[in-house]
Order: sequence, then structure tokens, then C-alpha cells
Amino acid sequence: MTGNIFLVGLMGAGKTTVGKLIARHFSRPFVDSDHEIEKRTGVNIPLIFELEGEAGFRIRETAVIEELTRQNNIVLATGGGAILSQRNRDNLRNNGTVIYLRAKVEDLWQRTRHDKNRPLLQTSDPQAKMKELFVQRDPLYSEIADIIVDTGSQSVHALVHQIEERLKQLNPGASKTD
Ligand SMILES: Nc1ncnc2c1ncn2[C@@H]1O[C@H](COP(=O)(O)OP(=O)(O)OP(=O)(O)O)[C@@H](O)[C@H]1O
Ligand SMILES: O=C(O)C1=C[C@@H](O)[C@@H](O)[C@H](O)C1
Ligand SMILES: [Mg+2]
Repeated sequence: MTGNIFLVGLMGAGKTTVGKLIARHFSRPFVDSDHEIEKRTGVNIPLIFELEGEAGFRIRETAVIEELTRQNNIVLATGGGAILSQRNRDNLRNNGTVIYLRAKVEDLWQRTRHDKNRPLLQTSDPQAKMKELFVQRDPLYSEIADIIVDTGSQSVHALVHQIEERLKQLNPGASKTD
């Protein structure tokens, strides 16, 4: 496998979980754009939203994505809303293989409902918010994806195996250590 691997999808899609396993399989560094922003600012994402609003967070996110998409041979888990910006979509599409981890709204909701670390879901009806985000973003994730994987009815292990196979099909002849 050569080149960068970029994971996109909504909150709870499994980008961080799956990304770490893919990185281990291909012996690549794993980077998570949300964690990178938290590392650089020294504060967590909810506090950035509180202090700077979503707009301030998006500016930081775009700068980090710009920098990370210039790296080589990394596995990058992107923030759920990174694809809202055309600039981010172009950077992701032009600099690596983009994998969209697609999931049903019900599954996304079940996987995130007890986690308070996602400011966009701190509303009176987070399930409706998740649905709204899915409707808005599903076309954007799909637009830039080289590979779309449905994450619903399989274990994380099976999912990772499926992604490895799809990556091999896209890069025939390439080996793990390329
Ligand atoms: N395919 C799956 N099946 C069942 N549970 C999963 C699956 N993928 C991830 N999970 C679980 O869902 C939760 C959210 O996963 P994860 O944090 O990897 O999502 P994410 O896409 O990185 O979300 P965010 O955009 O908010 O960072 C975790 O508890 C994880 O174990
Ligand atoms: O879906 C989103 O817009 C977000 C997802 C998270 O990964 C974080 O980037 C942040 O909470 C915003
Ligand atoms: Mg994550």
C-alpha cells in the first residue's frame, strides 16, 4: 500500500477505532485531526466551541487538515465536519485514498449517546440533530470517497479486514510495506 489513507464519516462512524487498526496493519503513523487540534491548543474540543464557536474551531481544523494532507503514508481520522469545507474536501481527495465509513443514523446515535465530548450533539434532541447532519453530509462524504464501507452489521475486526481487501483491490501489486 502506498500513499495516505484518510477516513471520513459522521461522529461515531468508527474513524478513530478503525483508523488505529488500519495504521497498525500497514505499519503507518496514525493521526486524528481532533486529537491534533486538542494537542496544539492544550484544551478539549467542547472548550474550543465554547470560546471560539464552531466557526473558530473550523478555522483551526482547516489549518490542521491542510498540514496533515501534505504528509506521506499516514492514516488520518478526520473530524466529522471536516468535509464541510471545499478546501478540506479538495485536500483530502487530492492527497490520498479517502474511505467513507458509512453508518445508519440509529447506529451512530447508539454509539455516541453517552459521550459528552461532541458539542454539536448537546441539544434537546440529539437524535434529530444526528439525522440532520447525516442528510446534510452523506453526499459530501460520498463525493470524495474512493471507498465507501457500510459499518452497520459487522464487527470492527471484520470491517478492518474488508477495508484492507478493498485497499488491495485499488492498489493491486502493492504490498503492506510499500
Ligand atoms: N463498526 C462498529 N460497530 C460497533 N461499534 C463501533 C463500530 N465502530 C466504532 N464503534 C464504537 O463506536 C464508538 C465511536 O467510535 P469512534 O470514536 O471510533 O468514532 P469516530 O468516527 O472517531 O467519532 P468522532 O467523529 O466523534 O471522533 C466507540 O465506542 C467504538 O468502539
Ligand atoms: O461532526 C462534527 O462536526 C464534529 C465531529 C467531531 O469529530 C469534532 O471534530 C467536533 O466535535 C465536530
Ligand atoms: Mg474520532
